[in-house]
Amino acid sequence: MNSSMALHTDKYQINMMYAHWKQGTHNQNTVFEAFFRKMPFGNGYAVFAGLERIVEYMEKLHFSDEDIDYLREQEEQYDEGFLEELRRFQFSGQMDAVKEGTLVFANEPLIRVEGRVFETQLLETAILNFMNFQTLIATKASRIKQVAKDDILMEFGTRRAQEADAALWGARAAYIAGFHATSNMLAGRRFGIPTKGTHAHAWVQSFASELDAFERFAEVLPDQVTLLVDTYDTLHSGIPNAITVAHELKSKGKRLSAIRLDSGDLAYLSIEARKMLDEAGLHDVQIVASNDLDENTIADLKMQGAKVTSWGVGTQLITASDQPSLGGVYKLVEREIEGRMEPTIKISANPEKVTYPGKKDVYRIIHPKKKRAIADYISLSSEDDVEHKRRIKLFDPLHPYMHKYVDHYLAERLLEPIYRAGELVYDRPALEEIRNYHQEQLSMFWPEYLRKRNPEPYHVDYSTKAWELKRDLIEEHVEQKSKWRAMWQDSDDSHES
Ligand SMILES: Nc1ncnc2c1ncn2[C@@H]1O[C@H](COP(=O)(O)OP(=O)(O)OP(=O)(O)O)[C@@H](O)[C@H]1O
Ligand SMILES: O=P(O)(O)OC[C@H]1O[C@H](OP(=O)(O)OP(=O)(O)O)[C@H](O)[C@@H]1O
Ligand SMILES: O=C(O)c1cccnc1
Repeated sequence: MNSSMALHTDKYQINMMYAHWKQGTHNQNTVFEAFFRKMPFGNGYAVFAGLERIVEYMEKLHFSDEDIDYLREQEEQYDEGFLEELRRFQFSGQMDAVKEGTLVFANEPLIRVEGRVFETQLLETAILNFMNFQTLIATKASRIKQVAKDDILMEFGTRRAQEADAALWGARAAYIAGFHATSNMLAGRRFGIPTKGTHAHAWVQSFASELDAFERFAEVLPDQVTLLVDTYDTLHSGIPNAITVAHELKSKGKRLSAIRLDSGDLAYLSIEARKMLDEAGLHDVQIVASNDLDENTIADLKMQGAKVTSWGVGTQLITASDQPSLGGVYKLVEREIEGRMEPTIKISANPEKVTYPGKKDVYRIIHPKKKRAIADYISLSSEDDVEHKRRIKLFDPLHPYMHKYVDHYLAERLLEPIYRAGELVYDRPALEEIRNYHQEQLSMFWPEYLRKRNPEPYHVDYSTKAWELKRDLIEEHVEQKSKWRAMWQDSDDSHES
Protein backbone atom coordinates (compact mmCIF):
# COMPACT_ATOMS: atom_id res chain seq x y z
CA MET A 1 0.00 0.00 0.00
CA ASN A 2 1.33 3.42 -0.93
CA SER A 3 1.07 5.54 2.20
CA SER A 4 2.69 8.60 0.61
CA MET A 5 0.37 11.50 -0.08
CA ALA A 6 2.55 12.99 -2.83
CA LEU A 7 -0.51 13.26 -5.07
CA HIS A 8 -2.45 15.07 -2.36
CA THR A 9 -1.80 18.29 -4.21
CA ASP A 10 -3.41 20.43 -6.86
CA LYS A 11 -2.62 19.56 -10.45
CA TYR A 12 -1.27 23.03 -11.00
CA GLN A 13 1.60 22.33 -8.59
CA ILE A 14 2.69 19.34 -10.69
CA ASN A 15 2.27 21.39 -13.86
CA MET A 16 4.46 24.15 -12.41
CA MET A 17 7.04 21.59 -11.31
CA TYR A 18 7.01 20.24 -14.86
CA ALA A 19 7.32 23.67 -16.42
CA HIS A 20 10.24 24.54 -14.08
CA TRP A 21 11.91 21.26 -14.95
CA LYS A 22 11.47 21.86 -18.69
CA GLN A 23 12.76 25.41 -18.36
CA GLY A 24 15.69 24.26 -16.27
CA THR A 25 14.65 26.46 -13.32
CA HIS A 26 13.58 23.62 -11.02
CA ASN A 27 16.65 23.89 -8.79
CA GLN A 28 16.12 27.58 -8.18
CA ASN A 29 16.16 28.24 -4.45
CA THR A 30 12.96 29.69 -2.98
CA VAL A 31 11.38 30.72 0.30
CA PHE A 32 7.65 30.37 0.88
CA GLU A 33 5.72 31.48 3.96
CA ALA A 34 2.30 30.31 5.13
CA PHE A 35 0.01 32.67 7.04
CA PHE A 36 -3.63 33.69 7.25
CA ARG A 37 -5.00 37.17 6.77
CA LYS A 38 -8.10 37.31 8.94
CA MET A 39 -8.76 36.09 12.47
CA PRO A 40 -11.27 33.22 12.44
CA PHE A 41 -14.64 33.77 14.19
CA GLY A 42 -13.61 37.36 14.91
CA ASN A 43 -11.56 35.86 17.73
CA GLY A 44 -8.65 37.78 19.22
CA TYR A 45 -6.21 34.90 18.59
CA ALA A 46 -5.93 31.60 16.76
CA VAL A 47 -4.45 28.36 18.07
CA PHE A 48 -1.87 26.94 15.72
CA ALA A 49 -2.31 23.22 14.96
CA GLY A 50 -1.50 20.85 12.13
CA LEU A 51 2.27 20.50 12.46
CA GLU A 52 2.21 16.86 13.56
CA ARG A 53 0.16 16.01 10.47
CA ILE A 54 2.53 17.98 8.26
CA VAL A 55 5.53 16.12 9.65
CA GLU A 56 3.74 12.78 9.12
CA TYR A 57 3.11 13.81 5.54
CA MET A 58 6.67 15.00 4.96
CA GLU A 59 8.19 11.84 6.42
CA LYS A 60 6.39 9.66 3.89
CA LEU A 61 6.63 12.01 0.96
CA HIS A 62 7.70 10.24 -2.22
CA PHE A 63 6.22 9.33 -5.62
CA SER A 64 5.54 5.60 -5.85
CA ASP A 65 5.52 3.61 -9.09
CA GLU A 66 1.71 3.74 -9.04
CA ASP A 67 1.81 7.54 -8.64
CA ILE A 68 4.18 7.83 -11.59
CA ASP A 69 2.02 5.52 -13.74
CA TYR A 70 -1.01 7.59 -12.87
CA LEU A 71 0.72 10.84 -13.83
CA ARG A 72 1.92 9.34 -17.11
CA GLU A 73 -1.62 8.23 -17.88
CA GLN A 74 -3.18 11.53 -16.84
CA GLU A 75 -0.92 13.89 -18.69
CA GLU A 76 0.74 12.68 -21.85
CA GLN A 77 2.64 15.96 -22.16
CA TYR A 78 4.86 15.05 -19.19
CA ASP A 79 8.30 13.82 -20.37
CA GLU A 80 9.67 10.55 -19.07
CA GLY A 81 12.66 12.51 -17.76
CA PHE A 82 10.32 14.54 -15.54
CA LEU A 83 8.65 11.42 -14.22
CA GLU A 84 12.10 10.02 -13.50
CA GLU A 85 12.90 13.21 -11.55
CA LEU A 86 9.70 12.70 -9.55
CA ARG A 87 10.68 9.12 -8.81
CA ARG A 88 13.86 10.48 -7.19
CA PHE A 89 11.93 13.21 -5.36
CA GLN A 90 12.99 13.77 -1.78
CA PHE A 91 12.55 16.84 0.34
CA SER A 92 16.01 18.29 0.87
CA GLY A 93 15.12 21.75 2.12
CA GLN A 94 14.42 23.64 5.33
CA MET A 95 11.18 24.01 7.18
CA ASP A 96 10.48 26.19 10.22
CA ALA A 97 7.14 26.33 11.98
CA VAL A 98 5.38 27.63 15.02
CA LYS A 99 4.81 25.00 17.72
CA GLU A 100 1.34 23.51 17.96
CA GLY A 101 -0.71 25.14 20.67
CA THR A 102 0.91 28.56 20.15
CA LEU A 103 -1.39 31.57 20.06
CA VAL A 104 -0.97 33.09 16.61
CA PHE A 105 -2.31 36.09 14.74
CA ALA A 106 -3.14 37.28 11.25
CA ASN A 107 -0.36 38.13 8.83
CA GLU A 108 2.48 36.42 10.60
CA PRO A 109 4.46 33.58 9.01
CA LEU A 110 3.47 30.33 10.72
CA ILE A 111 5.36 27.95 8.48
CA ARG A 112 8.39 28.82 6.37
CA VAL A 113 9.71 26.50 3.70
CA GLU A 114 12.99 26.99 1.91
CA GLY A 115 14.43 24.89 -0.86
CA ARG A 116 14.37 24.02 -4.55
CA VAL A 117 11.20 25.32 -6.16
CA PHE A 118 10.64 21.78 -7.43
CA GLU A 119 10.07 20.75 -3.81
CA THR A 120 8.65 23.85 -2.16
CA GLN A 121 5.94 24.24 -4.77
CA LEU A 122 4.62 20.71 -4.30
CA LEU A 123 4.01 21.18 -0.56
CA GLU A 124 1.66 24.17 -0.73
CA THR A 125 -1.64 22.35 -1.04
CA ALA A 126 -1.06 19.73 1.64
CA ILE A 127 0.47 22.15 4.15
CA LEU A 128 -2.44 24.55 3.81
CA ASN A 129 -4.97 21.73 3.95
CA PHE A 130 -3.58 20.51 7.29
CA MET A 131 -2.81 23.88 8.83
CA ASN A 132 -6.05 25.56 7.86
CA PHE A 133 -8.38 22.86 9.16
CA GLN A 134 -6.63 22.04 12.39
CA THR A 135 -5.91 25.65 13.33
CA LEU A 136 -9.56 26.47 12.69
CA ILE A 137 -10.85 23.65 14.91
CA ALA A 138 -8.33 24.32 17.67
CA THR A 139 -9.43 27.96 17.67
CA LYS A 140 -13.10 27.07 17.78
CA ALA A 141 -12.40 24.62 20.61
CA SER A 142 -10.46 27.29 22.46
CA ARG A 143 -13.44 29.65 22.28
CA ILE A 144 -15.63 26.92 23.76
CA LYS A 145 -13.04 26.24 26.46
CA GLN A 146 -12.93 29.94 27.41
CA VAL A 147 -16.63 29.82 28.14
CA ALA A 148 -16.79 26.37 29.76
CA LYS A 149 -13.88 27.27 32.08
CA ASP A 150 -13.25 24.31 34.41
CA ASP A 151 -16.19 22.18 33.26
CA ILE A 152 -15.51 18.93 31.46
CA LEU A 153 -15.59 19.19 27.66
CA MET A 154 -16.19 16.13 25.51
CA GLU A 155 -15.74 16.16 21.75
CA PHE A 156 -18.71 14.33 20.16
CA GLY A 157 -18.39 15.41 16.53
CA THR A 158 -17.36 12.35 14.50
CA ARG A 159 -20.80 11.57 13.05
CA ARG A 160 -21.13 15.10 11.70
CA ALA A 161 -17.51 15.72 10.69
CA GLN A 162 -16.52 16.24 7.07
CA GLU A 163 -15.34 12.61 6.82
CA ALA A 164 -12.90 10.52 8.79
CA ASP A 165 -9.70 12.57 8.75
CA ALA A 166 -11.55 15.65 9.91
CA ALA A 167 -13.05 13.70 12.81
CA LEU A 168 -9.68 12.31 13.90
CA TRP A 169 -7.49 15.36 13.53
CA GLY A 170 -10.33 17.60 14.70
CA ALA A 171 -10.55 15.59 17.93
CA ARG A 172 -6.82 16.11 18.39
CA ALA A 173 -7.06 19.84 17.69
CA ALA A 174 -9.87 20.15 20.25
CA TYR A 175 -7.78 18.31 22.84
CA ILE A 176 -4.85 20.68 22.29
CA ALA A 177 -7.16 23.60 23.00
CA GLY A 178 -8.33 22.17 26.31
CA PHE A 179 -11.09 19.64 25.63
CA HIS A 180 -10.80 16.74 28.07
CA ALA A 181 -11.95 13.76 26.03
CA THR A 182 -13.27 12.52 22.72
CA SER A 183 -15.92 9.96 21.90
CA ASN A 184 -13.84 8.77 18.92
CA MET A 185 -12.04 5.59 19.91
CA LEU A 186 -9.64 5.69 16.97
CA ALA A 187 -8.54 9.20 17.92
CA GLY A 188 -8.13 7.89 21.46
CA ARG A 189 -5.93 5.01 20.38
CA ARG A 190 -3.94 6.94 17.82
CA PHE A 191 -3.23 10.08 19.82
CA GLY A 192 -3.70 8.97 23.40
CA ILE A 193 -6.67 11.29 23.98
CA PRO A 194 -8.87 10.13 26.91
CA THR A 195 -12.16 8.67 25.64
CA LYS A 196 -15.60 9.03 27.18
CA GLY A 197 -19.07 7.84 26.25
CA THR A 198 -22.60 7.67 27.60
CA HIS A 199 -25.34 5.85 25.64
CA ALA A 200 -27.84 6.72 22.92
CA HIS A 201 -31.64 6.85 22.87
CA ALA A 202 -31.53 3.54 20.96
CA TRP A 203 -30.37 1.78 24.15
CA VAL A 204 -33.45 2.97 26.02
CA GLN A 205 -35.73 2.22 23.06
CA SER A 206 -34.48 -1.35 22.83
CA PHE A 207 -35.98 -2.27 26.22
CA ALA A 208 -39.59 -2.56 27.32
CA SER A 209 -39.09 0.16 29.91
CA GLU A 210 -36.69 3.01 30.55
CA LEU A 211 -35.97 1.74 34.07
CA ASP A 212 -35.12 -1.69 32.73
CA ALA A 213 -32.75 -0.11 30.17
CA PHE A 214 -31.01 1.98 32.86
CA GLU A 215 -30.68 -0.99 35.22
CA ARG A 216 -29.23 -3.28 32.56
CA PHE A 217 -26.72 -0.64 31.53
CA ALA A 218 -25.65 0.08 35.11
CA GLU A 219 -25.34 -3.64 35.77
CA VAL A 220 -22.64 -4.18 33.17
CA LEU A 221 -20.81 -0.84 33.37
CA PRO A 222 -21.17 0.03 37.04
CA ASP A 223 -17.98 2.08 37.35
CA GLN A 224 -18.71 4.80 34.82
CA VAL A 225 -22.44 5.16 34.21
CA THR A 226 -24.02 8.18 32.58
CA LEU A 227 -27.71 7.74 31.85
CA LEU A 228 -29.47 9.61 29.05
CA VAL A 229 -32.72 10.81 30.60
CA ASP A 230 -34.67 12.47 27.79
CA THR A 231 -35.95 9.60 25.67
CA TYR A 232 -39.55 9.85 26.93
CA ASP A 233 -40.10 12.48 29.60
CA THR A 234 -37.08 14.00 31.28
CA LEU A 235 -38.67 15.26 34.51
CA HIS A 236 -41.36 12.65 35.04
CA SER A 237 -39.62 9.51 33.86
CA GLY A 238 -35.91 9.91 32.94
CA ILE A 239 -34.64 11.59 36.10
CA PRO A 240 -36.80 9.58 38.55
CA ASN A 241 -35.62 6.34 36.92
CA ALA A 242 -32.00 7.50 37.03
CA ILE A 243 -32.44 8.28 40.75
CA THR A 244 -33.75 4.76 41.35
CA VAL A 245 -30.71 3.29 39.60
CA ALA A 246 -28.38 5.62 41.52
CA HIS A 247 -29.75 4.27 44.83
CA GLU A 248 -29.40 0.70 43.58
CA LEU A 249 -25.78 1.38 42.62
CA LYS A 250 -25.16 3.02 46.00
CA SER A 251 -26.40 -0.05 47.82
CA LYS A 252 -23.72 -2.03 45.92
CA GLY A 253 -21.02 0.46 46.85
CA LYS A 254 -21.06 2.02 43.38
CA ARG A 255 -22.01 5.44 42.15
CA LEU A 256 -24.07 6.86 39.29
CA SER A 257 -21.61 9.14 37.59
CA ALA A 258 -23.98 11.46 35.70
CA ILE A 259 -27.17 11.97 33.79
CA ARG A 260 -27.23 13.43 30.27
CA LEU A 261 -29.76 15.95 28.92
CA ASP A 262 -29.97 16.06 25.14
CA SER A 263 -33.08 18.12 24.31
CA GLY A 264 -35.46 20.74 25.61
CA ASP A 265 -34.57 23.78 27.67
CA LEU A 266 -31.19 22.73 29.00
CA ALA A 267 -31.03 25.52 31.59
CA TYR A 268 -34.43 24.80 33.09
CA LEU A 269 -34.05 21.03 32.93
CA SER A 270 -30.59 21.04 34.47
CA ILE A 271 -31.76 23.27 37.35
CA GLU A 272 -34.72 20.99 37.98
CA ALA A 273 -32.55 17.89 37.64
CA ARG A 274 -30.05 19.27 40.15
CA LYS A 275 -32.84 19.91 42.65
CA MET A 276 -34.25 16.42 42.22
CA LEU A 277 -30.83 14.76 42.52
CA ASP A 278 -29.91 16.84 45.58
CA GLU A 279 -33.24 16.11 47.25
CA ALA A 280 -32.47 12.42 46.73
CA GLY A 281 -29.08 12.94 48.41
CA LEU A 282 -27.25 12.42 45.14
CA HIS A 283 -25.08 15.53 45.31
CA ASP A 284 -22.19 13.89 43.50
CA VAL A 285 -24.17 12.85 40.42
CA GLN A 286 -23.09 15.22 37.66
CA ILE A 287 -25.18 16.67 34.81
CA VAL A 288 -24.00 16.39 31.21
CA ALA A 289 -25.63 18.44 28.45
CA SER A 290 -25.48 17.97 24.69
CA ASN A 291 -27.51 19.08 21.67
CA ASP A 292 -26.04 21.37 19.08
CA LEU A 293 -23.94 23.27 21.59
CA ASP A 294 -21.32 25.89 20.85
CA GLU A 295 -19.60 28.67 22.80
CA ASN A 296 -22.63 30.95 22.50
CA THR A 297 -25.21 28.46 23.77
CA ILE A 298 -22.90 27.35 26.56
CA ALA A 299 -22.39 30.99 27.58
CA ASP A 300 -26.17 31.57 27.47
CA LEU A 301 -26.85 28.46 29.49
CA LYS A 302 -24.30 29.44 32.12
CA MET A 303 -25.83 32.90 32.32
CA GLN A 304 -29.21 31.30 32.96
CA GLY A 305 -27.70 29.37 35.86
CA ALA A 306 -27.65 25.97 34.17
CA LYS A 307 -26.39 23.29 36.55
CA VAL A 308 -24.29 21.52 33.95
CA THR A 309 -20.74 20.46 34.73
CA SER A 310 -19.97 18.48 31.56
CA TRP A 311 -20.62 19.46 27.96
CA GLY A 312 -20.74 17.17 24.92
CA VAL A 313 -20.00 19.24 21.83
CA GLY A 314 -20.20 17.85 18.31
CA THR A 315 -21.44 19.39 15.09
CA GLN A 316 -20.76 23.06 15.75
CA LEU A 317 -17.19 22.37 16.81
CA ILE A 318 -16.05 19.79 14.30
CA THR A 319 -17.49 21.65 11.31
CA ALA A 320 -16.56 25.10 12.68
CA SER A 321 -20.05 25.88 11.51
CA ASP A 322 -19.93 29.67 11.83
CA GLN A 323 -16.76 29.82 9.73
CA PRO A 324 -16.11 26.58 7.95
CA SER A 325 -12.68 27.44 6.63
CA LEU A 326 -9.54 29.35 7.51
CA GLY A 327 -8.10 31.23 4.55
CA GLY A 328 -4.43 30.47 5.12
CA VAL A 329 -2.15 31.06 2.12
CA TYR A 330 1.40 30.06 1.09
CA LYS A 331 3.30 32.81 -0.65
CA LEU A 332 6.66 33.08 -2.37
CA VAL A 333 8.73 35.72 -0.56
CA GLU A 334 12.24 35.15 -1.92
CA ARG A 335 13.77 33.51 -4.94
CA GLU A 336 17.24 32.93 -6.29
CA ILE A 337 18.38 35.15 -9.14
CA GLU A 338 21.86 34.54 -10.52
CA GLY A 339 22.98 32.83 -7.34
CA ARG A 340 21.58 35.51 -4.99
CA MET A 341 18.38 35.41 -2.97
CA GLU A 342 16.09 38.31 -3.88
CA PRO A 343 12.84 39.33 -2.23
CA THR A 344 9.67 39.03 -4.27
CA ILE A 345 6.23 40.54 -3.81
CA LYS A 346 2.72 39.73 -4.95
CA ILE A 347 0.84 42.87 -5.92
CA SER A 348 -2.93 42.96 -5.74
CA ALA A 349 -5.65 45.51 -6.33
CA ASN A 350 -6.77 44.52 -2.85
CA PRO A 351 -4.21 46.13 -0.49
CA GLU A 352 -4.74 43.36 2.09
CA LYS A 353 -3.50 40.84 -0.43
CA VAL A 354 -0.20 42.57 -1.19
CA THR A 355 2.40 40.30 0.42
CA TYR A 356 5.35 41.22 2.63
CA PRO A 357 8.46 40.34 0.62
CA GLY A 358 11.62 38.76 2.04
CA LYS A 359 12.38 35.84 4.31
CA LYS A 360 11.14 36.74 7.76
CA ASP A 361 11.22 35.74 11.41
CA VAL A 362 8.56 36.24 14.03
CA TYR A 363 9.36 37.22 17.61
CA ARG A 364 6.98 37.43 20.51
CA ILE A 365 7.98 40.53 22.44
CA ILE A 366 7.32 40.05 26.13
CA HIS A 367 7.17 42.55 28.99
CA PRO A 368 10.29 41.76 31.05
CA LYS A 369 8.63 42.17 34.45
CA LYS A 370 5.00 41.32 33.81
CA LYS A 371 5.94 38.42 31.53
CA ARG A 372 3.00 39.17 29.26
CA ALA A 373 3.11 39.45 25.47
CA ILE A 374 3.23 43.03 24.18
CA ALA A 375 3.31 42.45 20.44
CA ASP A 376 4.62 40.13 17.75
CA TYR A 377 7.47 41.60 15.78
CA ILE A 378 8.24 40.44 12.27
CA SER A 379 11.64 41.26 10.89
CA LEU A 380 13.69 40.15 7.93
CA SER A 381 15.77 37.09 8.74
CA SER A 382 18.84 39.12 7.83
CA GLU A 383 18.17 41.50 10.74
CA ASP A 384 19.49 40.71 14.20
CA ASP A 385 18.17 43.51 16.43
CA VAL A 386 15.98 41.22 18.49
CA GLU A 387 18.65 38.54 18.83
CA HIS A 388 20.93 41.24 20.29
CA LYS A 389 18.16 42.77 22.38
CA ARG A 390 18.61 46.14 20.68
CA ARG A 391 15.93 48.82 20.79
CA ILE A 392 13.09 48.04 18.38
CA LYS A 393 10.42 50.27 16.96
CA LEU A 394 6.91 48.89 17.04
CA PHE A 395 4.54 50.50 14.61
CA ASP A 396 1.25 49.70 13.03
CA PRO A 397 1.87 48.97 9.33
CA LEU A 398 -1.53 50.46 8.45
CA HIS A 399 -0.89 53.61 10.48
CA PRO A 400 2.92 53.95 10.57
CA TYR A 401 2.71 57.24 12.50
CA MET A 402 1.44 55.22 15.48
CA HIS A 403 4.61 53.80 16.96
CA LYS A 404 6.61 53.21 20.09
CA TYR A 405 10.16 52.22 20.91
CA VAL A 406 10.86 49.28 23.18
CA ASP A 407 14.25 49.03 24.87
CA HIS A 408 13.81 46.35 27.48
CA TYR A 409 12.02 43.21 26.51
CA LEU A 410 12.12 39.46 26.47
CA ALA A 411 11.72 37.83 23.09
CA GLU A 412 10.71 34.39 21.91
CA ARG A 413 11.40 33.33 18.38
CA LEU A 414 8.24 31.64 17.19
CA LEU A 415 9.48 29.80 14.12
CA GLU A 416 11.35 26.69 15.21
CA PRO A 417 13.55 24.51 12.99
CA ILE A 418 11.61 21.46 11.79
CA TYR A 419 13.69 20.31 8.80
CA ARG A 420 17.29 21.07 7.92
CA ALA A 421 18.66 19.82 4.60
CA GLY A 422 15.70 17.44 4.39
CA GLU A 423 16.33 15.93 7.85
CA LEU A 424 13.73 16.11 10.57
CA VAL A 425 15.44 18.01 13.40
CA TYR A 426 12.32 18.63 15.49
CA ASP A 427 11.76 16.62 18.62
CA ARG A 428 8.02 16.03 18.28
CA PRO A 429 6.40 16.82 21.64
CA ALA A 430 3.85 14.48 23.20
CA LEU A 431 0.23 15.61 22.84
CA GLU A 432 -0.03 16.23 26.58
CA GLU A 433 2.97 18.55 26.39
CA ILE A 434 1.36 20.48 23.53
CA ARG A 435 -1.85 20.83 25.52
CA ASN A 436 0.02 22.13 28.58
CA TYR A 437 2.05 24.48 26.42
CA HIS A 438 -1.18 25.91 25.03
CA GLN A 439 -2.40 26.65 28.56
CA GLU A 440 0.88 28.43 29.34
CA GLN A 441 0.50 30.42 26.14
CA LEU A 442 -2.91 31.69 27.25
CA SER A 443 -1.49 32.90 30.55
CA MET A 444 1.01 35.07 28.65
CA PHE A 445 -1.74 37.29 27.22
CA TRP A 446 -3.75 40.03 28.85
CA PRO A 447 -7.44 39.08 29.03
CA GLU A 448 -8.52 41.87 26.68
CA TYR A 449 -6.90 40.00 23.78
CA LEU A 450 -8.58 36.75 24.73
CA ARG A 451 -12.19 37.71 25.21
CA LYS A 452 -14.65 36.05 22.88
CA ARG A 453 -16.45 39.15 21.70
CA ASN A 454 -14.81 42.35 20.39
CA PRO A 455 -11.35 41.48 21.61
CA GLU A 456 -8.71 44.17 21.64
CA PRO A 457 -6.59 43.64 18.49
CA TYR A 458 -3.16 42.28 19.43
CA HIS A 459 -0.29 44.08 17.69
CA VAL A 460 1.52 42.32 14.89
CA ASP A 461 4.21 44.76 13.83
CA TYR A 462 6.80 44.72 11.09
CA SER A 463 10.36 45.96 11.42
CA THR A 464 11.15 49.21 9.64
CA LYS A 465 13.33 47.28 7.19
CA ALA A 466 10.60 44.76 6.37
CA TRP A 467 8.13 47.57 5.89
CA GLU A 468 10.51 49.64 3.74
CA LEU A 469 11.29 46.63 1.59
CA LYS A 470 7.60 46.22 0.86
CA ARG A 471 7.20 49.93 0.12
CA ASP A 472 10.24 49.92 -2.21
CA LEU A 473 9.04 46.90 -4.16
CA ILE A 474 5.58 48.42 -4.53
CA GLU A 475 7.15 51.65 -5.82
CA GLU A 476 9.34 49.69 -8.24
CA HIS A 477 6.26 47.91 -9.45
CA VAL A 478 4.34 51.18 -9.89
CA GLU A 479 7.25 52.66 -11.89
CA GLN A 480 7.47 49.52 -14.00
CA LYS A 481 3.75 49.66 -14.61
CA SER A 482 3.83 53.26 -15.80
CA LYS A 483 6.71 52.36 -18.15
CA TRP A 484 4.63 49.53 -19.60
CA ARG A 485 1.65 51.85 -19.92
CA ALA A 486 3.77 54.38 -21.81
CA MET A 487 5.09 51.60 -24.07
CA TRP A 488 1.59 50.39 -24.87
CA GLN A 489 0.44 53.96 -25.42
CA ASP A 490 3.32 54.53 -27.90
CA SER A 491 2.58 51.36 -29.79
CA ASP A 492 -1.18 52.17 -29.93
CA ASP A 493 -0.35 55.65 -31.25
CA SER A 494 1.95 54.28 -33.93
CA HIS A 495 -0.78 51.82 -35.04
CA GLU A 496 -3.28 54.63 -35.31
CA SER A 497 -0.95 56.87 -37.36
N1 LIG B 1 -32.06 27.55 27.85
C1 LIG B 1 -31.49 27.61 26.66
N2 LIG B 1 -30.99 28.76 26.21
C2 LIG B 1 -30.41 28.85 25.01
N3 LIG B 1 -30.32 27.81 24.17
C3 LIG B 1 -30.79 26.62 24.56
C4 LIG B 1 -31.41 26.46 25.82
N4 LIG B 1 -31.79 25.17 25.92
C5 LIG B 1 -31.44 24.55 24.78
N5 LIG B 1 -30.81 25.40 23.96
C6 LIG B 1 -30.28 25.17 22.61
O1 LIG B 1 -31.36 25.36 21.72
C7 LIG B 1 -31.30 24.45 20.64
C8 LIG B 1 -32.58 23.61 20.64
O2 LIG B 1 -32.61 22.89 19.47
P1 LIG B 1 -33.83 22.01 19.00
O3 LIG B 1 -35.07 22.81 19.09
O4 LIG B 1 -33.45 21.37 17.72
O5 LIG B 1 -33.75 20.92 20.12
P2 LIG B 1 -34.86 20.18 20.86
O6 LIG B 1 -36.15 20.29 20.22
O7 LIG B 1 -34.76 20.59 22.28
O8 LIG B 1 -34.30 18.70 20.78
P3 LIG B 1 -34.17 17.69 19.56
O9 LIG B 1 -32.68 17.55 19.36
O10 LIG B 1 -34.79 16.43 20.11
O11 LIG B 1 -34.88 18.23 18.37
C9 LIG B 1 -30.04 23.63 20.85
O12 LIG B 1 -28.98 24.23 20.14
C10 LIG B 1 -29.80 23.75 22.34
O13 LIG B 1 -28.44 23.59 22.68
O1 LIG C 1 -25.49 17.89 18.79
P1 LIG C 1 -24.02 17.72 18.64
O2 LIG C 1 -23.26 18.86 19.22
O3 LIG C 1 -23.63 17.37 17.25
O4 LIG C 1 -23.58 16.49 19.60
C1 LIG C 1 -23.67 15.16 19.23
C2 LIG C 1 -25.10 14.72 19.14
O5 LIG C 1 -25.06 13.43 18.62
C3 LIG C 1 -26.04 12.66 19.27
O6 LIG C 1 -27.26 12.91 18.67
P2 LIG C 1 -27.88 12.06 17.49
O7 LIG C 1 -26.89 11.71 16.45
O8 LIG C 1 -28.58 10.90 18.09
O9 LIG C 1 -28.93 13.04 16.88
P3 LIG C 1 -29.96 14.01 17.57
O10 LIG C 1 -29.43 15.36 17.25
O11 LIG C 1 -31.25 13.70 16.91
O12 LIG C 1 -29.99 13.73 19.05
C4 LIG C 1 -26.01 13.21 20.67
O13 LIG C 1 -27.19 12.89 21.35
C5 LIG C 1 -25.80 14.67 20.49
O14 LIG C 1 -27.01 15.38 20.48
O1 LIG D 1 -21.24 9.39 24.37
C1 LIG D 1 -22.14 10.12 23.98
O2 LIG D 1 -23.06 10.49 24.73
C2 LIG D 1 -22.17 10.61 22.56
C3 LIG D 1 -21.19 10.32 21.68
C4 LIG D 1 -21.24 10.78 20.38
C5 LIG D 1 -22.27 11.56 19.99
N1 LIG D 1 -23.24 11.85 20.87
C6 LIG D 1 -23.19 11.41 22.14
